[in-house]
Order: sequence, then structure tokens, then C-alpha cells
Amino acid sequence: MADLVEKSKKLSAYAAVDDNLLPSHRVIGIGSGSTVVYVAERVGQASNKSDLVCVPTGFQSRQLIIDNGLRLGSTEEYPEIDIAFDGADEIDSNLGLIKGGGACLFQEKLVAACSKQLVVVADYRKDTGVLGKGWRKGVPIEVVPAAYTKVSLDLVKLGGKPVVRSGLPAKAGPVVTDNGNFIIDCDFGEIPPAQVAELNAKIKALVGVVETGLFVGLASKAYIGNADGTITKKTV
Ligand SMILES: O=C[C@H](O)[C@H](O)[C@H](O)COP(=O)(O)O
Repeated sequence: MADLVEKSKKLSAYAAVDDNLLPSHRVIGIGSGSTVVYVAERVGQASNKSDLVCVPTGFQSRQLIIDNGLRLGSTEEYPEIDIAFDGADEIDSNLGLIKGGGACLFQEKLVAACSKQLVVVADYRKDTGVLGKGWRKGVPIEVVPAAYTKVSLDLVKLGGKPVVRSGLPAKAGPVVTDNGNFIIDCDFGEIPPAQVAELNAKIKALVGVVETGLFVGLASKAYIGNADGTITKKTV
């Protein structure tokens, strides 16, 4: 099972890069997580890799870019990115996403918003069609530390069940993001695809919320690696 999942991740990542990285592309967004490891590997094999600048979505992603001999850039230098590749915790039928299982959602959304297109890479477990169906840990929400109790109360009023993400066993106390903030995981049950944008807007409007792990209207394609070695390609 673990081997099948790993193979599916690599399959989706390699196919996504092979199909979508064009010779004209110069600035590439490289996302976070275990699937994107294979994206960075494949981009690092490109014959024109010295012409590329890669913009990371966090500390892990930055290391992947360096480890694969690619040139690092930033959103400050490159606010217009040709294409970004990133993983997802869950994918719905509109290519709405839950992201942030690895606490990287803010910089991921920033890179996605800077990119002309976002291509999602994922194994077959993520493609459930409805957010909250397979990913039962809740929607990750990045909050300013001083606001976490206030935002938690607000999220209950929105119908959610918020839990501040713990750093245990590696760290006593909450997880601290690459931006120095906390993550609240908020369970809203299953979120119908047509209601994702509205829920995202309501959470985003709360004072203290930096960004949400609901990605709506950002992904243009998804490459799902299947257990049988095939790939499902989805577009909106
Ligand atoms: O914060 C983490 C990111 O949103 C990841 O892209 C997401 O958790 C998917 O990661 P993986 O490819 O390891 O399942």
C-alpha cells in the first residue's frame, strides 16, 4: 500500500511536469509536501534548468530547489510566475482544494495567486470529489498567534470544530508556521463544491486569519496518480 501510494505520487508529478513545463517557461512555482519532491526532481532534470528560476512555498520547498540544483527566486522578485506545481490534501469536482496539511498554506496560496496556472499533483487518495470527505482533520487556517482564541470562537459560530494544531511529539505547544503563525484545523464536515468559495470568504473575513487552506478557483489542472499505474488528468 505505502509503495503504491509513493509510486502514484511520482507518476503524477513526473507526468504533470512533462506535460506542462514548456520551453518558454522561465519562472516556476514549486509547492510543498511529499508529492512535490518528485516535481522538483523532474524539473531538476530539465535540459534548460539553468534558464529557470524556481519560487518556493516554504522552507521545505526552498531546500528541494537547492537540492535539485535549481535557481531560487522569491515572490518579491518574481510576482508573475509562469506555472506552479503543488500537492493537495483533498481535491473536489471543481478542482477546489484543501491544502496546509504540512502547515505551508499561506506561501502556497501566495505563489498560486502569482501564477498564470496552478497544476496539482496528487495520489489517488486525495481525489474524493468533495472537500472534507476523505480529509477528516479539518480545514487548515493560518492565524496570528495573539488572535487564536478569538478566531476559534468565531469559527464555532461559523459551524466549525476548531483545534489548534499541536507540535507534539516534536515540539511542546502549537505548530509554528514558516511565517511565525499558528494553524487551526477546523472541521466543517463535508463542504459541497458549490459552497467552498462562500465558506472560504467567511473564514478569510475573520480578524486574525492570515489565510485559509481552501483553494478555490486557483487550480487549472490536476494530475492524479492511480494505484494501477494510470494517470487521471482533470481540468476546469
Ligand atoms: O502544507 C502542505 C501542503 O499543502 C501540501 O501540498 C499538502 O499537504 C499535500 O502534501 P502531500 O503531497 O505530502 O500529500
